[in-house]
Amino acid sequence: MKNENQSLEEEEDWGMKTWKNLEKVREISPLIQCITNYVSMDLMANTLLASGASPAMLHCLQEIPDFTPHADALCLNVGTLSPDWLPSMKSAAELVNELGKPWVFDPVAVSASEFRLKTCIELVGLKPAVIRGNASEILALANASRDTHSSKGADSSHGSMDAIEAAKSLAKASGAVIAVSGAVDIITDGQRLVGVHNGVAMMQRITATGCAVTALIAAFVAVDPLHAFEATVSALSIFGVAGELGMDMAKGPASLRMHLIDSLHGLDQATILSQVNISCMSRAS
Ligand SMILES: Nc1ncnc2c1ncn2[C@@H]1O[C@H](COP(=O)(O)OP(=O)(O)O)[C@@H](O)[C@H]1O
Ligand SMILES: Cc1ncsc1CCOP(=O)(O)O
Ligand SMILES: [Mg+2]
Repeated sequence: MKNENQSLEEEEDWGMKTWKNLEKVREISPLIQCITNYVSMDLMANTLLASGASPAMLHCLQEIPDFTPHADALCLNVGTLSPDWLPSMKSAAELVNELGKPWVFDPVAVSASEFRLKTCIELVGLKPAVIRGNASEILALANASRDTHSSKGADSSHGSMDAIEAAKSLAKASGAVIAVSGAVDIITDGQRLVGVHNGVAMMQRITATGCAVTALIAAFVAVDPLHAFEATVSALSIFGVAGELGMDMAKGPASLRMHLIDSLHGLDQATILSQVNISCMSRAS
């Protein structure tokens, strides 16, 4: 049982850890290869740039042997999946695995079809370092063939707290860090369980914010691949803080999108230390 001072210390640690991780992204500017859906390409690339990382939206199978070895991490996203892109996704994931670099997976709308579910299960088998989805996606992926009540679309019909047990079991089965986004983002490696309380509800009204934060996770994991759990927590918190700052200036989803990117670009240490809101949750076992 922790006393109040210990949990305060822990939260201060997360603030500093998050700032240091952002500084590292800005300093190293990791190259992130994204094989992602058409809807998300613009927001994802701009989110990476605003954080200090370098995006490359590159999905041609013939280019992977030349290009992928230069990437510091890979982000795979099945949002507008088609069979043509699948060999590129698999080949890039296999290559980064061989090279000992991390890759991050976003199982957008995993329950939309049998083909998508089968594809996502195959991609999870290629050992992503992190899987980030909303609660409905993580529940469906964890329950895979058992689940008959999954939502079909890209938006969640569950809260992130509903997916805690599913996230823990998926983390243990896959070996990946699992991040469930929502009002509270839940991050687990099967043992540790952390909640990120940053962000604003309006972020759900902008398409591809989930995709964008998955790519941001890839950038943070790229600069600290041995601490994928901490990197994932930091990226989600940073994106949430940018959303909170952006919301102070926004009139609705369209202007929030712009102000979120501006805020991400301008984040400084004092703001991060005062706004990062991360808690260790007691339910890990
Ligand atoms: N109710 C909420 N309150 C605060 N932040 C939220 C809320 N819902 C989602 N977010 C944030 O919006 C971003 C996208 O998450 P989400 O909407 O769950 O993903 P997806 O677009 O894949 O469904 C995340 O950074 C998440 O923390
Ligand atoms: C609407 C939509 N349709 C196919 S991909 C996509 C974007 C999904 O983005 P996110 O998962 O971040 O909401
Ligand atoms: Mg999504």
